[in-house]
Amino acid sequence: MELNAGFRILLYALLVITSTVGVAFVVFSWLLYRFNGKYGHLPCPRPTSFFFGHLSHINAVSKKMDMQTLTLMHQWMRDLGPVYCIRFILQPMVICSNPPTVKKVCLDSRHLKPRALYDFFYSVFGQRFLGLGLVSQVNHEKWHTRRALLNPAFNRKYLKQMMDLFDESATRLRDHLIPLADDKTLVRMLEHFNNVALDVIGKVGFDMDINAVENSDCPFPSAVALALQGINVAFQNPLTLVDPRSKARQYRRSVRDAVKLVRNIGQDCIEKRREAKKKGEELPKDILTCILQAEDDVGQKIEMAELLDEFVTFFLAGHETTSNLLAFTLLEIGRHKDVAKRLKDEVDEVLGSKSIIEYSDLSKLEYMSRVFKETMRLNPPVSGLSRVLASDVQSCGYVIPKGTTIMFMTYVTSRLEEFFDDPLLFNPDRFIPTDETPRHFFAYYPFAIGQRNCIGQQIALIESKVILAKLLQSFDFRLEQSQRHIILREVTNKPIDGCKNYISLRD
Ligand code: HEM
Repeated sequence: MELNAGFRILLYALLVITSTVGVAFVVFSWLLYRFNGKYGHLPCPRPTSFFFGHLSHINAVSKKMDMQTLTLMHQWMRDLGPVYCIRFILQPMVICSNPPTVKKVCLDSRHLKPRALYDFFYSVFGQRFLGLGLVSQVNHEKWHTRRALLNPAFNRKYLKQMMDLFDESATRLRDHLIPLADDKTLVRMLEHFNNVALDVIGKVGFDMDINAVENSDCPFPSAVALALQGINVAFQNPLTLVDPRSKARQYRRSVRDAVKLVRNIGQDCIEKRREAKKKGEELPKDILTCILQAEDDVGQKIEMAELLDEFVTFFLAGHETTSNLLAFTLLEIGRHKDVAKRLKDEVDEVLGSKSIIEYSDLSKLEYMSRVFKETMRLNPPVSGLSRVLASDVQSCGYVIPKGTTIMFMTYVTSRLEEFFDDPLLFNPDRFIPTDETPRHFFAYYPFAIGQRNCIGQQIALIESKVILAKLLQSFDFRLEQSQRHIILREVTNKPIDGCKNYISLRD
């Protein structure tokens, strides 16, 4: 009798589980059917997993270093054409490489940044991080008001007055590298570029002497590095957010502490400056002073929490992107001896042995400008842009439905023959200006496009020129043989292996 009762319970349990799974399967299949009805007209790459869509394939590929996600996107584009759709479980994403569509969508402020993606930056492991700073604010009106207030601090004319600060940081890096310039010591240049970029943002933005170049282990640079790593980890493996194991909990705590430290240092800096301003003291010429001045001009105070969001945003958006650009450039110079020679000749001609680089020197480094452009064409520090469509959009004969997340990838379009002759060839001279509108208009956008373009691009370009010119005045670089030319895709794109070089002093 008892056996029968137990057997019956087991049978019921089995029945409940089977029917739950069955119902879930039917619901999922129905949702997938609706999904296919909405997106079935768009080309879609194979293979897909019934449940995960393209997610499992992308994950598998991203683990293989010789076939990364970016390469896969490029290959799909070649196989399927300029518009195709991929699926993450039931979340569609349309990838588009059609310049008129890039123009139509990115210049229309109704199409917003996707909230789900930028929530990753709002906080990390529960600790407010970039918050509602310029990068992660998706509300257009709020973003627009803030951007208008911050724009003057990033314009070329204002930055021009800070040339000595850019030059000082570059000089410190050069001096720091001199003892390593024995042609034998292996130097991971990406680390040094990360440090100098942090110093530049600290100084130009907030009159802070971080001095990461000489002291990268001190609390602030270490905390920024850990916080960034935390975002990468959360982004690439969202399960870390809920992993109950003690090691994972400990890691999350250490990232939260790092973020708190960065924000506390920011708060201290901002409070001191507000106090100094109140007392009528002379203020340093930096971005923070310009922001506080703009607050007065428009009669609108930014809350401390939001000012801190901008503080963190500038450090995060501004330092890795620029250091990756410098590292990729050094990698390309190492692979192309003719480019290295022309660059050095230009630096010698424009600067000679001049010890301080002036603003007026920068526009004369024309070939260097083209080298940076070409480097970002093949190795963009940020792979692309995404928007959620506020209305149906026509592209290449397809209707992309309202509500779809669409992604435009400068990495992919910059490698297409339609826009660049012999696209895989590193040829800075393709950017020599001509009277004609370039074919690559709206196909090449390393600093984004439209209103939400990069506010810091002038800083990045001034900084990169000053640093590279200063280093080429003093050093020869030789790439270490095992250094691979592979892009590591994290929140930003960086050269894998850290751009390993041997350095020697120039004759
Ligand atoms: C080579 C260096 C850089 C590259 C390639 C780059 C690229 C980009 C790109 C592609 C975006 C759009 C991101 C998106 O759609 O979410 C962006 C936005 C932004 N960047 Fe940069 N960036 C660089 C340097 C900098 C620097 C030095 C700063 C600041 C100090 C900075 C601050 C920002 C900010 C605040 C935004 C958000 C702008 C807005 O939405 O109003 N970036 N950048």
